[in-house]
Amino acid sequence: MGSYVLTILVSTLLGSLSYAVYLRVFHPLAKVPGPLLASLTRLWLVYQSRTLKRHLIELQLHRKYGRVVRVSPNEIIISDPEYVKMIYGANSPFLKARWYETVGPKDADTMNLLGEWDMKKYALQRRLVGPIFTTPALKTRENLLEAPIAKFLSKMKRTKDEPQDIVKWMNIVALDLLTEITFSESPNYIDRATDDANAIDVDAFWQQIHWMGLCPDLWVAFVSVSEWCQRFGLDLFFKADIAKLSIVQYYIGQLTSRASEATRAAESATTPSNYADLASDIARFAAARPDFKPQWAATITLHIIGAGFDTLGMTLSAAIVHLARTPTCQAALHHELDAARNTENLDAMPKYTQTLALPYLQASIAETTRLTPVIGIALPRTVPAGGASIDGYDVPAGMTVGMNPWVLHRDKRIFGEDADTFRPDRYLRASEGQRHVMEAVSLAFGGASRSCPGRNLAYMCLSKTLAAVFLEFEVEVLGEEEVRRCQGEGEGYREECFFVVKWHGVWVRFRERGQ
Ligand code: HEM
Repeated sequence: MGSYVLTILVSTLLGSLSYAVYLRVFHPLAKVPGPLLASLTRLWLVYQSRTLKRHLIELQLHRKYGRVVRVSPNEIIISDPEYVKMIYGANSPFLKARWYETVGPKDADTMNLLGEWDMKKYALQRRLVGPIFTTPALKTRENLLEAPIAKFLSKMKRTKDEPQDIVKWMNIVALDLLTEITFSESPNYIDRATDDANAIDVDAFWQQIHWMGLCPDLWVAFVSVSEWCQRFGLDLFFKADIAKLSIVQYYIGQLTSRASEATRAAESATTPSNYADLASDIARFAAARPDFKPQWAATITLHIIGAGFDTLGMTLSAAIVHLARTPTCQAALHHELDAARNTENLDAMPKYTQTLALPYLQASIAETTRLTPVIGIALPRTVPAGGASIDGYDVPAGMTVGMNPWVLHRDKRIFGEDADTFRPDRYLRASEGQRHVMEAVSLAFGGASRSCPGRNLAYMCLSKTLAAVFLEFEVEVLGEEEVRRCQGEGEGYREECFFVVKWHGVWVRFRERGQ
């Protein structure tokens, strides 16, 4: 018995040692530099992800090991901007890696743009939803964004210089903006000064899947076991579910009631209500195209909030905080807004077209998404058949490669020595050629092959809200001491990355400006 156990132990040890030697010496990525443990086990990357600091860790890894770093036995991250086009460019054969299985579609009839692998189906779905999200189409619904913005401004005026948790507020504003433009109404988060825990729930979702996506087989097993247990009423495992967000339930309620209203109207041959919002635009497009499956219309409506709310909330917060922390930048923006207002080129409630003619505002938005992009991990893609040559390494098909927006956007060769500083001027002073290079390496809204379909909508919300806020207010970011007083027992400032990068504990004061 004893020698039997010993044989197993020795064989296991020898097997593991041989595998380690293979990974370190003979594996196709063996020559790529990186931490020793990372080359031996994927658990190293899982552990780094669990620290919620991957955006900073990947920056440090590139500084230490160079342009290509092995972060897992079969995965490398790359910082050389030269490879952006190859990996993320339009029609790139580098498809999304298995990480996205955690948000992947369940069957052929679903729409899930973030996790779709079938590129034929994906291309069709993008073609179908494209016209809904063009700037001209969105401008026809722009008026719906104005009530929430006005409500937020008057709320801040009424609360007079009181400290405000900016991330909490911008999540609230994002929820109301996106929901109003979608359904012409919303649960009215701004008036109620609460987001009904939607931010906590969406964070729980990302916190679970951002590291589980690194172990897709474990994820598949986890989902099967938890679903099996639930069949017997056993809720043994916490499984974050974006469908449980109260705002998602609200969307489902709205879609259901519109569908029943349409059915009732058809049955009684009466005219249904004439909605004029994104949900009605989507329904109209779906009805006009036989290849637009009815369930896809519901899903793309849900994508607006599922993919849009915390990304928009975080970007709004970051823009306000960067501008407020850099007095010269806030002053330059105030100057631009006042000049436009004084020459009657800007309404008190700014029109999107007017904001597009404000170069400093637009540069501030671009600079925010450069310096603090919402995605903090290297966006993982699979090397296609035939492999790839990357920085002198032959990377075989099936390996995972990725580039981190936080790394690319701080490349000093492209953005200059002050790449770590918020300076919107860099866009205004750059030559056309330099601007083109800066834009070409931006992954702020994803790469060209899988770019964000909500970008125009996000830009409209960002431009109108920021112009309106800075027209009315001077914003001050509170120091640590005061934040501690506001938060009581709260944890203070935190920046966490779980796929998306989130801030907590940032407080500001909105002081009304005297014109
Ligand atoms: C400031 C706000 C936003 C930012 C910064 C942002 C950023 C991004 C980024 C970086 C990606 C690529 C993710 C990846 O490759 O894994 C993405 C994808 C996506 N975004 Fe946005 N987004 C924003 C708002 C929105 C809105 C309002 C919508 C609503 C339509 C939306 C819908 C999507 C969808 C469906 C995808 C998946 C696309 C694909 O994989 O092909 N986003 N977004």
